[in-house]
Amino acid sequence: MSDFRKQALDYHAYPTPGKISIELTKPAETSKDLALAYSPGVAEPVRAIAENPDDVYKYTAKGNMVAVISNGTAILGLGNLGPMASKPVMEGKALLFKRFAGLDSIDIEVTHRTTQDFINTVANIADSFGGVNLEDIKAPECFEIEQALIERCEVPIFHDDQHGTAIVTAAGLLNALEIQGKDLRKAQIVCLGAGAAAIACMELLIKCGAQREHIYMLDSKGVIHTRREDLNEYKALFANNTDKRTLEEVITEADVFVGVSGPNLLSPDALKLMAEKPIVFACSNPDPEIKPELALAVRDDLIMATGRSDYPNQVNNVLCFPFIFRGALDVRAKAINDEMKLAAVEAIRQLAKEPVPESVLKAAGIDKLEFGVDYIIPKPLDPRLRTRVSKAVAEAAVASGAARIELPKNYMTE
Ligand SMILES: NC(=O)C1=CN([C@@H]2O[C@H](COP(=O)(O)OP(=O)(O)OC[C@H]3O[C@@H](n4cnc5c(N)ncnc54)[C@H](OP(=O)(O)O)[C@@H]3O)[C@@H](O)[C@H]2O)C=CC1
Ligand SMILES: CC(=O)C(=O)O
Ligand SMILES: [Mg+2]
Repeated sequence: MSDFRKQALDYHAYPTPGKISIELTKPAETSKDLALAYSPGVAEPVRAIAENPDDVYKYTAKGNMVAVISNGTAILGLGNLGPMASKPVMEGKALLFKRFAGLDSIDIEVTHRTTQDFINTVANIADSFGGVNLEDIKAPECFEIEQALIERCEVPIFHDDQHGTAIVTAAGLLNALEIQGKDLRKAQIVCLGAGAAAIACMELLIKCGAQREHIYMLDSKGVIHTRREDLNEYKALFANNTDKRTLEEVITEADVFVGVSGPNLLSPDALKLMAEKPIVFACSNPDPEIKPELALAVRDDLIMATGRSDYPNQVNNVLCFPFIFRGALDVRAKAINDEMKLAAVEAIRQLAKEPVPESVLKAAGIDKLEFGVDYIIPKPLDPRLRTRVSKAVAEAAVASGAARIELPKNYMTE
């Protein structure tokens, strides 16, 4: 067993199995405490909530609690390994919610027969939480599931692999293009992968200014083009009228490569074909579409990002989901709309241009970080993400009418 594998397994196993637990927020030491916490005292908030449903936010943990829900059909880039195998990732998301945004969360892994079964299960429990973070659910089912839940639920529903990834990708890419002296409206973009992350990333890039006809998308069968008859409705929106059929053909002279597919699918020879000053986001986890050392060995004019913590430029949805939920829950948003997503893009993007605090350098084990090829996007451990991104999201929720309450006084002042 490799040293790293053993470390990772031991981390998860000891001293207590798993990564999360539940702690009490009220004393439960005396008979008086128990009389308040449980019978008879608990009857009072029950009566209050029955009379005024909004009191659930006053008397229970709902307003600070997110459900992380998966069926394990697209666990990272490891594939469909089932609900139980997804549990470490879902506990990991709960860990990140707590560590970065102070949000409590619980993982729920759903075993189901049909897509409708999954939708019914989540819809029936969603109200217990301030919001629902859907995770690692494969395409195309993820699109139908998210849409149906948005329509049925009163709390924000957010498929992280779609929108969290798209927000961080857009923020990083806008900065990378700026550094390379390129314009998103003119950029030729290749997207390897045509699933949850890919479709959402490209749709959000289009909202930010990319041209749909400048995007070539590929799935496991090759380039998505208008003569294919096996396309679902989501892929069909990206079908190009082209004779190009291979990655090598579409990547020639491309400015941007976004990989949200699987490990080692971009060869150094294909990378050599890109235009000058290319940008490669190899975001598959845990193993990227191309390893940075291989990519940088063939292109010294490259901006390179991966989804991992152990290379520069981590383009990973961890930069978004804790903070977008923090902002949404703090104003009791009904949904997470485009205005809130675009506010998050801008807040993440701008933070990378500011001087980096000493504490962040120390946590990253780096002496210096400056906006440039090796620093296009903030580090996940940057505490300013919480204040900046959550605030931008909460303000956008209020301005766009998604919020149910006003911004709290002095909200997120640093
Ligand atoms: N860095 C980050 O923050 C994030 C990274 N990701 C990564 O993105 C990847 C996809 O995740 P997600 O979208 O949720 O999963 P999905 O299952 O929804 O999509 C996977 C896509 O990858 C395509 N694919 C698989 N093999 C190949 C291949 N050989 N060539 C081209 N395309 C291929 C599939 O093609 P087909 O449609 O033909 O089956 C499918 O379109 C994972 O590796 C995941 O780790 C995801 C979310 C966040
Ligand atoms: C980061 C993440 O959510 C994924 O790779 O699926
Ligand atoms: Mg995921």
